[in-house]
Amino acid sequence: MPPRRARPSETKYYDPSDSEDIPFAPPPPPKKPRKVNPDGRKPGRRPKVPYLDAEMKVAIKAVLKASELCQSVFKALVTEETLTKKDKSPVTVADFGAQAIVNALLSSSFPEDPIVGEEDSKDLHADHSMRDRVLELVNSVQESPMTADQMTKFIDLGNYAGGAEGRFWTLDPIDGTKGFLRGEQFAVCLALVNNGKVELGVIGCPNLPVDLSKPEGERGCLFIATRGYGAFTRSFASETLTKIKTTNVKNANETVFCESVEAGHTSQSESAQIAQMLHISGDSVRMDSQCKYGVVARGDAGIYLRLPVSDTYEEKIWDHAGGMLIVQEAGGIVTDIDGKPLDFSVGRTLKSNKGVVATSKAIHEEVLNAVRTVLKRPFPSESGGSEEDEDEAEDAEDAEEAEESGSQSV
Ligand SMILES: Nc1ncnc2c1ncn2[C@@H]1O[C@H](COP(=O)(O)O)[C@@H](OP(=O)(O)O)[C@H]1O
Ligand SMILES: [Mg+2]
Repeated sequence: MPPRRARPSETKYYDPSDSEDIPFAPPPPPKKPRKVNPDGRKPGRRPKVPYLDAEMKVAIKAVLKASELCQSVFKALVTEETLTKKDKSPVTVADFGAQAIVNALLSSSFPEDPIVGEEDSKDLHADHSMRDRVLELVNSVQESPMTADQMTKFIDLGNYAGGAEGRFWTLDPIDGTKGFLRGEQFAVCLALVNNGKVELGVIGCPNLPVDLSKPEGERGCLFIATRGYGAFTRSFASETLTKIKTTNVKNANETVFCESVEAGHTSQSESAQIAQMLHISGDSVRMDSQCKYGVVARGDAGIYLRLPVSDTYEEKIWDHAGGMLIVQEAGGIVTDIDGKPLDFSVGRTLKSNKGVVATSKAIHEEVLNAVRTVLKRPFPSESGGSEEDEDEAEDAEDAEEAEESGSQSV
């Protein structure tokens, strides 16, 4: 039946002064006009258009090509014999080859950009047979072959000193050389730094399972992040990007921590004490290379600790730039063991920092306090400094923006 229409005598005409029974809602105050930029975004926000899109595409191509080269070196050159003799030549060949490939691609697309790379060609000038092996390999994956002279010049483009001004790339052609030789984890790591801030990070992990709970399943993962736009992963085989997030646990003992396989790169005895203090019962996940940042970013582990074993060692920027950004953009926090942000503006090393504490957001303070206690580092009130400096606040804002922004296609 259709609803009964009110007869004219039943219709109420509202006069606010004549009855208290009739609910009266004052009209809402006029809305303040929202400040927006001409393209609709809030002031200070980055445009929701692909940011550093061209750079990202070239970085992905370079990392995939270099990864391919490393995998073919492994298949051809890493044998029982090289392993028992502790012969490092396969990693040397792959290191130089991967740096030549990546630098050649970067310099053809962004000829103005300097590069901070791990390798230089000095050793190749002294060993021509090694140089020729590297050249053969490089040309097997290059579209247009290069000469030995061109190849050494490409390798040496990586000699830039870094610093606070302008933009530059930083490259670790094989991070986790020891893992590479063992047939375990290693990574090709590339990042773009602008005015001391990491803006883009791409890490290729050829041996990392796409799903860590299926170690025998598909391997080969890329991790990709641009500052302010979130972190993504994809497999080597597929171009589909998946947004990644760090774990959302509230307490450190609900997650696992990862660290280097090499006791010479991190203090494993102190990390065990920290784990005990945090009531983390499981064993640590030991893994070589920046793959550790990747597993924290996608929530497989909640914590990555790198605890100094020497007073004089300075961490290298190429060992952390991409990984740090990927974890931050996935919602995590990355500091050194004193809670300071990693400073990429001071040259080829992180000389203003000591160690690394990378975790999901909610547990960072808890983990950092345990690190400070075990390593006997000063707490902020003792040192007089504030943990949250301007940079950290800015990074947090960028991560928030990433949260709001949607997915990005490559
Ligand atoms: N004493 C030390 N403390 C910390 N890191 C060190 C170190 N000596 C070497 N490294 C770095 O540790 C990196 C490997 O990291 P991880 O142990 O996490 O796999 C090495 O990168 P390469 O393998 O590219 O040389 C190297 O730069
Ligand atoms: Mg390295």
